[in-house]
Amino acid sequence: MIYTCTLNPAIDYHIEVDKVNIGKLNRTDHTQFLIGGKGINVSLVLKHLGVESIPIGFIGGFTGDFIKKQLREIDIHQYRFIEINGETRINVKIKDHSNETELNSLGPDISDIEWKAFTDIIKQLSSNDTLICSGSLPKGIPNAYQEIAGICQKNNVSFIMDTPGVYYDQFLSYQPILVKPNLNELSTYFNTQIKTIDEIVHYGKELIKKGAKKVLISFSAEGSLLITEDKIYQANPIKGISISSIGSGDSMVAGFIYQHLQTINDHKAYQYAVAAATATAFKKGLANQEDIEKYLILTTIKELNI
Ligand SMILES: Nc1ncnc2c1ncn2[C@@H]1O[C@H](COP(=O)(O)OP(=O)(O)O)[C@@H](O)[C@H]1O
Ligand SMILES: O=P(O)(O)OC[C@H]1O[C@](O)(COP(=O)(O)O)[C@@H](O)[C@@H]1O
Repeated sequence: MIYTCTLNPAIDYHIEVDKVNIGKLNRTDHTQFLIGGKGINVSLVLKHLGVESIPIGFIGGFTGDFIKKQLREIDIHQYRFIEINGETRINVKIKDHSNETELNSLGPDISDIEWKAFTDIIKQLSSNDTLICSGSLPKGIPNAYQEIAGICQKNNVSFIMDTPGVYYDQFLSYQPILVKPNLNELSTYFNTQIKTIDEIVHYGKELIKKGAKKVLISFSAEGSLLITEDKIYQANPIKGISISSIGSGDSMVAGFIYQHLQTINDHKAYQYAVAAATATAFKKGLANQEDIEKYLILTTIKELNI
């Protein structure tokens, strides 16, 4: 079974406005509440692809109730969230004519008892399971990813990490099967401004040396690279008009794992990942199978010899 772990889920409050006037009254054109948090988005895209997964993590308050209700409405009933005292956060996503601005909240405080209840779920996973851990950590559990990675390694659970760069040292040595940084996350981790393809390859290989089995590095409209222990692949960036890139990275992870579990083929999995990411960027909401198949035809992958 695939488990998606979102320790810090969110409701994304999307606001569309022609132009944001900072320090002034702004009236919004379009608003929408969408459930989010990176692992939950992965589960949603997998669901669109007909694959069941179990979302796990922490949930609380009226915001948490909204997330559970929405999941049930799209026929995801198997979630196993630990109910917390605090409230699941609301993140604000503002799109105006030229920018996408994100305000992501810190999230609630997790108590020791709540954390223990969560790790009991992780301890039940076995070598037949795959765990996808995504996103930031809420307060109170600063070393959560280290503990999760340790349990996974001990129990032979394959795990994937898509987290902010500040957490990488917690899990790399436990050998995640895939790490998915965007350029910012990679730059944060190595504390340097990474720009060129040569630099991206260099630092991607460093993550492999530190323990990651594969590294999928995305750089928005400019594309992405997949680095494995012996190969480097680059996808052509697909040109188009981005409607909302929120969730593109999560769709990339979902697309990759969807295809990789079926074919165990890096090239095919990467191609599917790019098509899924593109499909999400070019529409409102998350990619569905039809969109992905459309962009799959346009996605070409080449091998680099650097
Ligand atoms: N404006 C865009 N145009 C085309 N593709 C995009 C655009 N934004 C995102 N994508 C696709 O989504 C992938 C992930 O986007 P990115 O913003 O790098 O990830 P994250 O959401 O993790 O920050 C990119 O590599 C690309 O394939
Ligand atoms: O946990 P973080 O790092 O604050 O990120 C949470 C945000 O990431 C998202 O999952 C979107 O992620 P991506 O755009 O990277 O795919 C939003 O739904 C959510 O608000």
